[in-house]
Amino acid sequence: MFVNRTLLGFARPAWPSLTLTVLAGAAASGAGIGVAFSLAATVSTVLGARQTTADITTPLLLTAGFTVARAGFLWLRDQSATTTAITVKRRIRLELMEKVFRLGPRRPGRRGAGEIRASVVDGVEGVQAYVGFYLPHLVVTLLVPVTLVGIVAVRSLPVALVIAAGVATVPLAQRLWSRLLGERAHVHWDAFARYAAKLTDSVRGITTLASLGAAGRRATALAVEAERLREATNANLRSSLGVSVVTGAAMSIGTAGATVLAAFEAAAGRLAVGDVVLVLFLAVECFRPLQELQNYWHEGFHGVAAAKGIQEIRDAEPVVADTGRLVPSEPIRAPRITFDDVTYRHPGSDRDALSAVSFSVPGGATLAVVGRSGAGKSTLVQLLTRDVDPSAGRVLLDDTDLVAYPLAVTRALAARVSQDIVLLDGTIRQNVMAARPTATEAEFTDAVQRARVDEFAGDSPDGYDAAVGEGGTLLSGGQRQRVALARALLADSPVLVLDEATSALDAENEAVITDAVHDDRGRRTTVIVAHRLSTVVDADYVLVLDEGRVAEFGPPALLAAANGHWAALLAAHSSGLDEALTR
Ligand SMILES: Nc1ncnc2c1ncn2[C@@H]1O[C@H](COP(=O)(O)OP(=O)(O)OP(=O)(O)O)[C@@H](O)[C@H]1O
Repeated sequence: MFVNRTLLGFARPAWPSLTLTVLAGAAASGAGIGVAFSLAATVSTVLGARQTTADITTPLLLTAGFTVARAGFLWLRDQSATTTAITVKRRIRLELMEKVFRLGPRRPGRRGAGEIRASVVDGVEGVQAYVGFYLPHLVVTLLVPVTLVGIVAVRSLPVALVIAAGVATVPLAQRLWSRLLGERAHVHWDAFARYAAKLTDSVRGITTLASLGAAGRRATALAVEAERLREATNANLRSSLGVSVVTGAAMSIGTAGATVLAAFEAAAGRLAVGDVVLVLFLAVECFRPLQELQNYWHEGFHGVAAAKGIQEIRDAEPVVADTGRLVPSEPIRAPRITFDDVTYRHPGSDRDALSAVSFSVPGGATLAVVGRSGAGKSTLVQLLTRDVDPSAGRVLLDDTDLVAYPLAVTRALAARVSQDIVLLDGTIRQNVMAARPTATEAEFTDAVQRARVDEFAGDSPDGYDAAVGEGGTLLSGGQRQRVALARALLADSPVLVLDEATSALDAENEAVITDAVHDDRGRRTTVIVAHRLSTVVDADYVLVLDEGRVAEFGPPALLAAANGHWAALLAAHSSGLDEALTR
């Protein structure tokens, strides 16, 4: 490695604590040198011809003082390293989560939720070891051994050369191994991220897997990934051990060789006896930072491997460019929705999902969008909520092109109850209030009553504080949909989008939605992607899509008389094909 630029960038905001770590580490080494000198003085005094208690007391007290100071500096060093690690970890996680949310539901690239989780949770742990511990220690290690070899060289050049040889072997071995270790760390990280992603996916889809009788097959597939991860971990460990053996040997041989040589030098009268002790302690102090750096170096490799995935998230550009700067001077109320010659093609697709779609519905009206599967209904909703922007044409609220607004504004303009409702682990109240945390109790009560959440929440002793479970699994499909509707109503946004919202509902729940929409008529503009005819007969306008084109548009009564697509759907409905709308 030695210095990875991406990770160095992560370290920048934590420079105060990083500097403190370096200073405390250097001071600990300084105190270590003090211990060596005072101990050498103690030994010299004890072995000297005439000594008094007072002669020994001073170096002994100094030794004790330096030892305590050294322990204190090491504590300070580890404290500030931990502070750096926590600061960096928190900052990267916040930055990544902010980015993931900004990228929105249509993320570029093929990174799934499991891989993102692995980068944000486990990857960042590896980065903290690199930035908090490895980096500052690298600086200390560049300073201390050179200084100590210099001090020893003043007393004995041959001894200094032996220590220098041992010291030089360590970075040399690390350099030689770093390529192999780097490759293996990347293989290990990839295996880990893949396993984590598959596991997350499997846990999330456990109901489906069980109902398909596929849980056993999935477990086998997971076992294969686990085996890959084990092999990658072993290979990684083997190469780590290889370099550890070489550098460990260099450090032991360096210390022992220097001490033995110092003893010979003393015997030959070229070195004082006390200096043998000095050399022994200085050699230990010289290799200690190298030994510690070695440990941080191995841990830091996980950070280097994870850095690629983290950087990919940081570099990803949203599918929708957030370039609009227009902030509405007053709140937008029930706007007219206009699609002006809108064409959209999904990335990677060879045909337009919507082609030259034009229509306009007045503010406060209800628009029902119908059409066969694949006709482009969801794409139309994605354009309206700005999950994507048109390839050509414009989507306008009143007279303003949606792209003129910042993304945060446009996303707040439309509340959506989508076909795959996601409730977050927490209570009913928390899920509803997530739409508008500043809402009053009266507004909350109004929303839950209109969505008839009160009917089932009242049965639970915890009421609205009852837990919904992860993903809302403690509620029925219809109950989940009512909570999602209450959430959308509380958002009180000028546009309400119900994307096949009635698919999981029985007739009673369906009536809840229809009533709520009916009550809101005029208060907001509503777009319903219709699943059942009964939900939309009440709509002010109907848009029939066919293979991405507008087949028919207008008030339902007019269309019914026109003998076209809508009239045919009505005829099918009257013959009992209630589910025929989107098929
Ligand atoms: N993310 C995507 N990438 C590529 N093509 C897509 C993507 N999403 C939709 N499509 C394609 O765009 C076309 C319109 O799809 P869309 O989901 O808008 O239809 P829909 O009317 O909502 O269908 P359904 O009723 O089945 O939900 C289809 O041909 C579909 O295959």
